[in-house]
Amino acid sequence: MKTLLVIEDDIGIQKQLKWSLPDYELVFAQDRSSALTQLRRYEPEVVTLDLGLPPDPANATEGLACLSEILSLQPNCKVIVITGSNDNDHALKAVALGAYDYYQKPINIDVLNVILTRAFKLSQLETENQALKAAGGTSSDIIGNSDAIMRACRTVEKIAPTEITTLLLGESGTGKEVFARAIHRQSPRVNKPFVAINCASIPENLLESELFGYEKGAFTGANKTTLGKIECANGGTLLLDEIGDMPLSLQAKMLRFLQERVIERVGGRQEIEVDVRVICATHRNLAEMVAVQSFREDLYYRVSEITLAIPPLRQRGHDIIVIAKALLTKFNIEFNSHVQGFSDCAMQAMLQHPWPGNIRELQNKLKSAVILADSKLITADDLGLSNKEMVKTSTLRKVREQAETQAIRQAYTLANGNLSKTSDLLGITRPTLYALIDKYRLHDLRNAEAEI
Ligand SMILES: Nc1ncnc2c1ncn2[C@@H]1O[C@H](COP(=O)(O)OP(=O)(O)OP(=O)(O)O)[C@@H](O)[C@H]1O
Repeated sequence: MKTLLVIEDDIGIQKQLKWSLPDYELVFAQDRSSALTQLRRYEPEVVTLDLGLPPDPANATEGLACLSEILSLQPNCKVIVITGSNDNDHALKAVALGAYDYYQKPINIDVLNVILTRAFKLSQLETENQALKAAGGTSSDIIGNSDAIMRACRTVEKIAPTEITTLLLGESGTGKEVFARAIHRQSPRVNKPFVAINCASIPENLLESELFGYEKGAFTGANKTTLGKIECANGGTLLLDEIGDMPLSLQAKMLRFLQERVIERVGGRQEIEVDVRVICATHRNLAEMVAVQSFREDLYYRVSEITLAIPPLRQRGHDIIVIAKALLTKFNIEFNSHVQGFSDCAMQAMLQHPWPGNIRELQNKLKSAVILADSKLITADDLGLSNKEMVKTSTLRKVREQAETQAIRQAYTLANGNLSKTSDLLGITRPTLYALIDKYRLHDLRNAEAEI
């Protein structure tokens, strides 16, 4: 349900609005300071503001000051000012200051409803437009406009023109390859090849020849000289995906290539110069691997000249919805379906789900939902995110744990990763929130805050 902030000191009008606008979640404020508190707390897209606020309700000064502060805190907020019956001057002044629209008392609910619907619609369009622009600002494949993803995109813009070896860290399915391609696309090497190799998916004995190539006769079956991925990427960019899975035996050869930019094919004696920009990616903790000597320290420092952490989907707030909508459009075209959107429950379920498989998991769930959906809107059931099944088989303790975990994650998302706001939203103190985070092992929430 959409939140509407009503700034109004007349309790009678507050009540009237409460009963006559059942489609919105109404939150109230009666003066400038409580209005700003509510604004920070709920971040409403639309606000109605009575210009005659205390301490000077007969005058519009306080209301206009409140309007300016709202817009400086939340410039995209749609503020509908409400004035006395003949107060055109102040209404126009408010619009000049940035109010979205004005409305003169007495209140006619039908008219107000039309204004509100248009304001929410415009706000939604602006948000979607912003998301598209954000995606287009770097690479059309990186969808999302959360702070975390915008920071990562800015880093991509800075490192793309350089030759620095970048290490992309992130859980499986977070988009490491998408980011690697974005770096390549924004680099001077854009018109040369982008070659990716997944070190985890190729058997150890084949990985060397896949990477470095081989000479004819190097081993049984080597009927002709074959270029490896490194040579194929000459002039362009090579992504070494899952570098943490590269066998120790190959790491020394890789280090030499990275330091000297020369390779020798398997079975060859000739040194071949290559001009390749290298990007590495892994979901593993390479520093820990170095500590237990399963990854060479010198190679670690070589590949991590700069490190870019791609946040997991659960830490990307409303990006979940933005990405889901973009994927829905894509799958509608692919499967010639006409699903229009998501039910409220489906949106809640998506915001609450921890997405261990990240965007790949979201893609899979959406693909089957688009195929399975019986109605115009995708439901939580279509996404396989309904918890009915769990309730049937769970103990009460488990259900409570599940509900508390979901509520914490949801509030955390709504609070954009701010733990103070999260505890406010949940109506608990910050120490209680910390205790629950520890109890349910939601450590990513605390780690994320530490990074902010
Ligand atoms: N921001 C994004 N918006 C939309 N789709 C995305 C985004 N990031 C990634 N994807 C899609 O999610 C899927 C997984 O992305 P990708 O393969 O880059 O992840 P990864 O981190 O490299 O995963 P793995 O470690 O398992 O190889 C891909 O299909 C990709 O197109």
